[in-house]
Amino acid sequence: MNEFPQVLTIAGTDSGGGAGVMADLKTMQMRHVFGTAVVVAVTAQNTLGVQDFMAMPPKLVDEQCASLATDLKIRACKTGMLADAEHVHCVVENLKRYDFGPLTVDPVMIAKGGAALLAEDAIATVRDELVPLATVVTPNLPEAEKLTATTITDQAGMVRTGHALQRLGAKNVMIKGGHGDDPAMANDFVLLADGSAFWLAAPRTDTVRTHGTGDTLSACITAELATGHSVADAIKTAKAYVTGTIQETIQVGHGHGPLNHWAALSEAVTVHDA
Ligand SMILES: Nc1ncnc2c1ncn2[C@@H]1O[C@H](COP(=O)(O)OP(=O)(O)OP(=O)(O)O)[C@@H](O)[C@H]1O
Ligand SMILES: Cc1ncc(CO)c(N)n1
Repeated sequence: MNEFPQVLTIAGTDSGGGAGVMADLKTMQMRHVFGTAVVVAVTAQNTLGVQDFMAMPPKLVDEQCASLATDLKIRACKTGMLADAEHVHCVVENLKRYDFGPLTVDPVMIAKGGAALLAEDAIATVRDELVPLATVVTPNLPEAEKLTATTITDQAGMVRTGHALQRLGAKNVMIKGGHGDDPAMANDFVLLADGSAFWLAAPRTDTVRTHGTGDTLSACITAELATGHSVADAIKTAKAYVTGTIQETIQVGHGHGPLNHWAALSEAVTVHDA
């Protein structure tokens, strides 16, 4: 019998199928792991934006985690949209209660259209309670700035902020450069637990179809960690995966369209020493 590693996303749903739990499960399926989900919030969302959302009662988050812990063997886990401080704290308690394997924290704050997916006063809870549990933390540029109360204006700033995130307790850090101002390349900075660091660069695709890129990246890291890859290799594969899904566009919806999860791993990613 084939035993596929079981992995978990603790996040919000996207009715439009492009981001959140839906992006995570599609990524996990493509990376040959068995995806499971603890739903923290339900969003009414499409490619045009987030129309509404509601967080689950924390008790139901507890119960979903207990359901998994009493039956499945979760080998790696990620967090995404966590809504507010009460839910961040609830998820942290569950992560301490159960062994769900290496944890990738995607500190989701704002959706592409500008909707807040995390209450402003919950950022401190993410920083103080969740980030210290992270095997890998994967902020985009604005999220990295908020977590460290810094401003990033260049690559040196990304490096400094990476170290600041490690000082907050994350073992490994990937700062995503999707929101950066390099028109030609999407540059991400990676700082590993042993202090070594590298850049991942891919040609920037000129497209509005980038809904769910961060979720997809962190879900792929989670899948790769569950199949026994090193953190560095998991991150490199995730960059190749997400780059492929951006490059080979598909047409869905009228706004910030979703990614193409059927795309091949991109061969256009380059690794540079930091
Ligand atoms: N237009 C693009 N072309 C190529 N790569 C991109 C592009 N936009 C983002 N990326 C890459 O996608 C990954 C996700 O980065 P990004 O900074 O967009 O995350 P995010 O803001 O968390 O995404 P989202 O909020 O949509 O989930 C990174 O590896 C980034 O370099
Ligand atoms: C539910 C959800 N999680 C994360 C994001 C960020 O991509 C989103 N737009 N929606």
